[in-house]
Amino acid sequence: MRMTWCMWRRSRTICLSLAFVTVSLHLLLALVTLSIPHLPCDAPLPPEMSFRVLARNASASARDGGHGEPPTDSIQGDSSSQDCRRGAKVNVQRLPYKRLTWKGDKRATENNTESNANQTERWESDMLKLKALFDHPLYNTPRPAAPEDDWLLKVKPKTKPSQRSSQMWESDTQDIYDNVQWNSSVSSQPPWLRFHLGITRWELYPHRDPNMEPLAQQLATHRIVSAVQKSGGTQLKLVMSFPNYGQALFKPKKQERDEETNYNLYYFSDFERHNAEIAAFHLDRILGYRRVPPAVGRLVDVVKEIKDVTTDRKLAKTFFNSPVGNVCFYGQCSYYCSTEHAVCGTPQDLEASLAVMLPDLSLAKRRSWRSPWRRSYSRSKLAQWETDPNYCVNVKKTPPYDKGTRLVDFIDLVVLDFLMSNLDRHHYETFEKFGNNTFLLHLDNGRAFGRHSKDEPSILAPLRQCCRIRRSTWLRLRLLSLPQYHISDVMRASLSQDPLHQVAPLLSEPHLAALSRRLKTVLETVSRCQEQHKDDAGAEDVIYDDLVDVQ
Ligand SMILES: Nc1ncnc2c1ncn2[C@@H]1O[C@H](COP(=O)(O)OP(=O)(O)OP(=O)(O)O)[C@@H](O)[C@H]1O
Ligand SMILES: [Mn+2]
Repeated sequence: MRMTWCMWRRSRTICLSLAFVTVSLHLLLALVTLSIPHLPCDAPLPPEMSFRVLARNASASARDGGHGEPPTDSIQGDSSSQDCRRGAKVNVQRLPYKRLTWKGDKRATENNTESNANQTERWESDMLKLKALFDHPLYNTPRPAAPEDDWLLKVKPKTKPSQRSSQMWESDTQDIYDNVQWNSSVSSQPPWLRFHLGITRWELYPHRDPNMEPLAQQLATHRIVSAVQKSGGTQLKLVMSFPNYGQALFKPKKQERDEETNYNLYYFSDFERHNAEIAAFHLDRILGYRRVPPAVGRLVDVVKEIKDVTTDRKLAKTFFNSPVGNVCFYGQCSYYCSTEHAVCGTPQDLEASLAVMLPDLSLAKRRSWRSPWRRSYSRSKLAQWETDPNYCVNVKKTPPYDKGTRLVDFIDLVVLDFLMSNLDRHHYETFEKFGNNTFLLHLDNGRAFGRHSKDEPSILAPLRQCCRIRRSTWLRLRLLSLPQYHISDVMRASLSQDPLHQVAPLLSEPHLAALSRRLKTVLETVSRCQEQHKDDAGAEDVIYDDLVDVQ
């Protein structure tokens, strides 16, 4: 009896121990399983860096508004860690955005109040610089009133009531669009129409255009009544429509602000960036060109403002919910339109750029020109301009570069591209109506601002090889290199006016710093050209004097 009792006690102890071991093993297994999804991405990064990436994303706006000193370190992880970060984006993006405060937050601690005060001071100083820049005579050179032929579009004279009925059309979707009553009086016209009617032979919009603010405001806030894919091009983009018949070209966020383009990618495999489209508009205006269609940032609701309103069945089919519950879509296009490259909201909010659409091609045809300095789109071949230092001699003799301002117009575009490191300028467009004597449209800047730690000297090849630049451009570049108009500061100020700045500064500090470094390179290139041509007949050719025309 005693023996049975002993055996029973011993086997109970064994059973209990076994049960304990089993439970422990299960717990251990559960812990390991839970942590597995984070391991592959975090592992290649040193612990300090992975934390920094997350911390930066989580508090990009809280950091210091992007207005402190440029960080001394820059993230240049290897390609595998970059790819991982891209994969981890969904998790990172789920972290709530913090509102950016310029003017001191009541809830802030004393330290924060002090840094907010510094930020406010910095912001005010930057804004004053921007104002001083735009007040400068170089931005206010008087132009003679444009003759009728220099306007892209004309308002038709009023039709007689008897003719009117046959010219009117009724929309079957009248309920989502406004009932419009436009006439030749400017006050009756919506901002997008005023923008179209303001395009001339020389620029897309005038300096100090009173229409800019209402136009930006509408792009950023107007109800989106339709969203369809824009055909053509290589990457996903949508055309959005507003109730007043205005339209905008939408490009979604695909990359974090401080993420650098993978160094092993060819430029033609790079993503487009929404913030690059916005920053290009600001930079182009700061350079005094006004050749980029106005673009603003907007937080778009992927469900309410795209999925629910689209009539594009192909697009509608590509929506799905990601494993963490974000709404994603990928559309149909020749590259990057697959589940692996989907764009996702957090859970529905998606950052995007909205650029005002140019007049429809049926109203204003455009001509596309192949860039003489187009890159070879092959991984092994070089283009002729890359090996022939005298390449420009022939270009200068070839129409349309042999006459008028086409060559210096092209150099203007090259300067913009070098400053923002855009390698993707294979073509440019002009309005057909104006023939060869017109400005170049600076469209499609989505691949700019991909790298801040490296400059791309090849973009500047046309300036180096042709040694020619407009005087007005050169003078404005010199102005922007002075501390009182410093290019990085005026860009920071200009970009702070965009609605998305509330989410996070549109260009990170290293990108802003790169602008002033690159500007120095442009000015040095011009000086070297002047030095090279000092003794020959082409000395005065380096600076093309466009200012004599307007005096
Ligand atoms: N604001 C605009 N209004 C009207 N059309 C535009 C506007 N911006 C760009 N486009 C047109 O849309 C076409 C495609 O745009 P974009 O070049 O940005 O796309 P993409 O996918 O980057 O093309 P690619 O891959 O060839 O560089 C351009 O060729 C241009 O003619
Ligand atoms: Mn492009």
